[in-house]
Amino acid sequence: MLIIGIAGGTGCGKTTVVNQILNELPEGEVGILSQDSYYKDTSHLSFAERVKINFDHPRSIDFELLTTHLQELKNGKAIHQPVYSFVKHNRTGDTILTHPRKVMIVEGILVLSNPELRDMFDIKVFVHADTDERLIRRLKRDISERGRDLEEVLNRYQTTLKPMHNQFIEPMKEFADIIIPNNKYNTVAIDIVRTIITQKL
Ligand SMILES: Nc1ncnc2c1ncn2[C@@H]1O[C@H](COP(=O)(O)OP(=O)(O)O)[C@@H](O)[C@H]1O
Ligand SMILES: Nc1ccn([C@@H]2O[C@H](COP(=O)(O)O)[C@@H](O)[C@H]2O)c(=O)n1
Repeated sequence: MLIIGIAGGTGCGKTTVVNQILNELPEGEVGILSQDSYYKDTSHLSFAERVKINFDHPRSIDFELLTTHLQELKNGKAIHQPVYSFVKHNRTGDTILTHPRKVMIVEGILVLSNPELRDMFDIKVFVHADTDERLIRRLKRDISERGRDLEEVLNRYQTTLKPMHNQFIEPMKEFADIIIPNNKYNTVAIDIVRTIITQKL
């Protein structure tokens, strides 16, 4: 199994890059684990308490479950990937049955920040987009898709997202094998990653 880790700040385009990589590849050959699925279960908290969580700090992620799941996939076993709701700030209780594939992609803002997880990656990718570009994308996406308003996004950006990005995400570029510049759609970089994957299939 070839395991590719794809990191980068919120709004840099990780999900978009993954979807572009998957386009034109045979269906069912590449599996995805999303770090967002592994936000810790917060069922014991009220909604008002959940809103206050720092979702950009590594402690908000259940890395133990994520690495266990990746190891199980490596061992040829299927796993039940949790489904996360950005509207409820919690897992939904549903899971997606995820089968082991020849190539597994693990994507998320902090996937290069956890040493155990990082060591499992054969190829480490960092997607870069400028800070202002990411904030604009995040604003548009969170308002249209994640049930947020301008005030919520900007407040979270100033209080937690920006400092956590500088502390835990940006320095992870150091570990990357490939850095994809993604201020604009980057078809050349996507083709390169797709070629690496195709060689493995
Ligand atoms: N290269 C790009 N140029 C313009 N918009 C982009 C680009 N890549 C992604 N987007 C848009 O930015 C938003 C955030 O992208 P997404 O892939 O969800 O980022 P991430 O998964 O890194 O948070 C989405 O609305 C997406 O359509
Ligand atoms: N309940 C939550 C959980 C996470 N976030 C934000 O999501 C960002 C990571 O997801 P991307 O798809 O943008 O990579 C992260 O910056 C968290 O702030 C949230 O807003 N609410």
